Amino acid sequence: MSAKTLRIAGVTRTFPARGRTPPTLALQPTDIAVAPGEFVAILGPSGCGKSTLLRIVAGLDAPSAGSVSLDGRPIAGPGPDRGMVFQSYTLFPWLTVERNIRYGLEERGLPEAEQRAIAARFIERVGLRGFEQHWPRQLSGGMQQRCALARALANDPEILLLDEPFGALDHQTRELMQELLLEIWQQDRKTVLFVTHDIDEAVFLANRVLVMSARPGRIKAEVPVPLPYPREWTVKTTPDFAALKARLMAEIRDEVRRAAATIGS
Ligand SMILES: Nc1ncnc2c1ncn2[C@@H]1O[C@H](COP(=O)(O)OP(=O)(O)OP(=O)(O)O)[C@@H](O)[C@H]1O
Repeated sequence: MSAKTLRIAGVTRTFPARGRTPPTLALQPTDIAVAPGEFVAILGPSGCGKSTLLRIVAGLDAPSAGSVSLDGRPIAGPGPDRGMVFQSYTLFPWLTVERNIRYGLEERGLPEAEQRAIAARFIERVGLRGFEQHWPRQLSGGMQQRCALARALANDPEILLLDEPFGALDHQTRELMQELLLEIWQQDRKTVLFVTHDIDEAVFLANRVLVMSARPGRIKAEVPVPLPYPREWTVKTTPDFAALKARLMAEIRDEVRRAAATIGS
């Protein structure tokens, strides 16, 4: 069997009771293996445990049971081998675009000239040339996420962990950002784990979509996306795209209803 980059084995997460709040079982035993260079999307209704799972892989949270390993090494905390982009804007407000992108490189003690060269390359790739010395507050939401993506990529991580990175953007900006990410992935073929609740986004980007059940989450279906790369936005108008979308909609409809019923009860 080929080497797997990421292995999630029997991972569960229960958040303990707090005061009058009972314990929350967020994740049922979950097994996922992601091969090097794969782009895997995790699709699920609100509250099903998608972010919890990604935070565990990022090392920002620990599983209640089970294990996660990257290239055979157990994950025990955050590390530069994982690049993360969140939905909320997480740039350091006291650093310029260029310094935000250099942040991880500086932490690792790279010579300044090398830091600058790497930052310049990623600024160019995400289309932020001319904004190097801007502060995050001077950027639109889309530009902030371009910068966050460049910051994650600049560290040359083994895997990119993306938690609804375009979820706060307007529809047009979101589509542009999907195309930018796809273009970068098609060139670099980095391993990606991408959390979303947007079916179009999952089908457009991923090799494989894992559908999660309503809370407590588990992987209820795995849908390969055999649309050839390089993909252009026009693929969204094809019958194959529509068929995959219909299949995923059928998978997720019941879960969204169940999630809504749980919240309402
Ligand atoms: N720190 C925490 N303490 C207690 N419960 C938590 C904590 N974090 C998450 N939960 C609960 O775990 C469940 C899963 O949450 P999670 O944020 O992983 O869902 P999600 O699928 O990412 O949702 P969304 O799509 O709305 O962001 C929810 O019921 C949530 O209330």
